[in-house]
Amino acid sequence: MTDEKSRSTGYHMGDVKTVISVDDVNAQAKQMAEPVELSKIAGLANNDPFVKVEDLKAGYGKMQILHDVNLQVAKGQSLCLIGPNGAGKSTILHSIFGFTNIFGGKIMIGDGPNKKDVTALSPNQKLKEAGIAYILQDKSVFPGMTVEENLWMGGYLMDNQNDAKEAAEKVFQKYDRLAKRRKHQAKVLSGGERRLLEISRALVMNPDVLLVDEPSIGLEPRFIDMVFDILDDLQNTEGKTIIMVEQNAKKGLEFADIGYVLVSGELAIAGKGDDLLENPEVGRLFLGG
Ligand SMILES: Nc1ncnc2c1ncn2[C@@H]1O[C@H](COP(=O)(O)OP(=O)(O)OP(=O)(O)O)[C@@H](O)[C@H]1O
Repeated sequence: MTDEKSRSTGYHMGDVKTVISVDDVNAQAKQMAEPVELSKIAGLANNDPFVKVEDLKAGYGKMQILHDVNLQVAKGQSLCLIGPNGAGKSTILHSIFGFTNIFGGKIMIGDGPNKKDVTALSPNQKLKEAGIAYILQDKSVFPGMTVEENLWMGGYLMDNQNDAKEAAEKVFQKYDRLAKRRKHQAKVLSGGERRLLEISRALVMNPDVLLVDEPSIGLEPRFIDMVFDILDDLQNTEGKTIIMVEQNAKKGLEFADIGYVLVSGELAIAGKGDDLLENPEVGRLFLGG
């Protein structure tokens, strides 16, 4: 068996690592391909896509990673992308935010018939004009700056920096835990507090859509639940729409209304998060069981 073929998918449930090969996952998940429109996912309360990605072809430089990706999520819903390492999950978030080269397809955002085509907007425009925020994987805080200064950075696109400070105060009012540490340098925060700061910084611009890349990565188990509780509150109390990539597939699918499985840059399976958790093939391939 070659090194490539013997690579595990990296998916885990607790401490149980899968030992299934990437090739096996790719071949089997592709056979399970299903339609991915929201209206075809039974049991969702809202079928009007607020974020709609149509036939997206995108990549880095000249290299195409995503092949005709379609995904949809309604306002106030959450969507979790799972799939093997290198499948292109983060590349979907990068593309929605404007970090990739788009070779074809469209990214639309908005309610009902008022959807706008935001495909060509820059990341700054995505944040300022389209209300989309990207929460980076681990280690994106500025360690030598205080918590407060980090939060103000979240409003760097605002025309008036006093507005950024005012918006940061609102975020402090929501997260007392962060407010208590506002004068501390970010480098002294715990892992969980740092993740809270990363999420909070994205909230300063009051976005409608949160793109969340690996919220549990690098966190001790006791902080993982805290971070998912924060995201749950943002979705269910504040109506944020969440599109997430999560390596811990079980946690991600338990959290999300909708789950998508991405394989080799193509969407292979879509369904309610709960249904994917119950799906024996998804369980075997991605949940270690
Ligand atoms: N900035 C970049 N420039 C060039 N290639 C990239 C870049 N980022 C990712 N890639 C490549 O794109 C492919 C998909 O990567 P991506 O990070 O989207 O996968 P993923 O499904 O999120 O994987 P993982 O679970 O390992 O994070 C990989 O082959 C990766 O090497």
